[in-house]
Amino acid sequence: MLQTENLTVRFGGHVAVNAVSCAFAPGTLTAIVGPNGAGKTTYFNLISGQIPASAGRVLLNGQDLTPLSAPLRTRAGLGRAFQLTNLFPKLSVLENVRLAVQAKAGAGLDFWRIWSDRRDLLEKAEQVLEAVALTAQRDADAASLPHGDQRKLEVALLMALEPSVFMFDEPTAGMSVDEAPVILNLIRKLKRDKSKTILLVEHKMDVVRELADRIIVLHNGELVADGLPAEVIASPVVQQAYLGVSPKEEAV
Ligand SMILES: Nc1ncnc2c1ncn2[C@@H]1O[C@H](COP(=O)(O)OP(=O)(O)OP(=O)(O)O)[C@@H](O)[C@H]1O
Repeated sequence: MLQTENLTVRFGGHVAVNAVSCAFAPGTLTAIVGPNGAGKTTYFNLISGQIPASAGRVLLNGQDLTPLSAPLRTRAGLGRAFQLTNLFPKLSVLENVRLAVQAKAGAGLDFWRIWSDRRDLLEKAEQVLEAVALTAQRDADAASLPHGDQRKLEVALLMALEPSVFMFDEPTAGMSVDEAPVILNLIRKLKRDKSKTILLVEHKMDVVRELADRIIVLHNGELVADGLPAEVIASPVVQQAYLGVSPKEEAV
């Protein structure tokens, strides 16, 4: 169980996330929605440790992660897909995944020595590549991939780390209509694993409606709605004030 308790951050006089208390159970996918500037990404940054909280706590299975750095939170089981910042651009697609698999296996980053006698790690890396449909690109440099494939690789790195919590911030942003389904299928597959907790920041309401078990709405840094997707989406207040669409548009 992932929990935030009164999680708050202030930037100067601006409270970007304001006393957000919420619990996320394994086996559930929670979509976090709200208008631009509502605090969704900042909430993610506070959970994953990219920025320190001004107040409040982040707990994972009862362990207080608040004092921990982002890498230590990753080690504790919080996995976040970063928009391309985790890739090694000059290494091949396979090598990128190999390093993540190796890090997870506790084999460190001693690339050549460990790898040569760990067939199991190579097989794991190949499985992950297959899952994200990047097997054909395995020998290409990460930097040479089209944007959509780089985003898939980013998800592959996250999968290789086998976190208990998966955090996706607009995972299909910038992807073509052909590419987005691969990522959405992966998230669907992750959902079937009832031990995983999934958080998804997503603007596309069709994606949210299909994938989410629950929706929370942030507005001006505050948690203003929390419930089943049908309830939250149907709420006229949320539609008009927080999602910026009229009920009529949304019904199409
Ligand atoms: N490092 C920072 N310093 C100052 N203000 C910040 C910082 N990070 C975020 N903010 C402010 O906090 C508020 C919330 O931003 P955030 O990016 O979390 O919103 P969001 O809901 O993710 O928006 P979007 O949907 O546009 O990505 C915004 O007003 C933003 O300008």
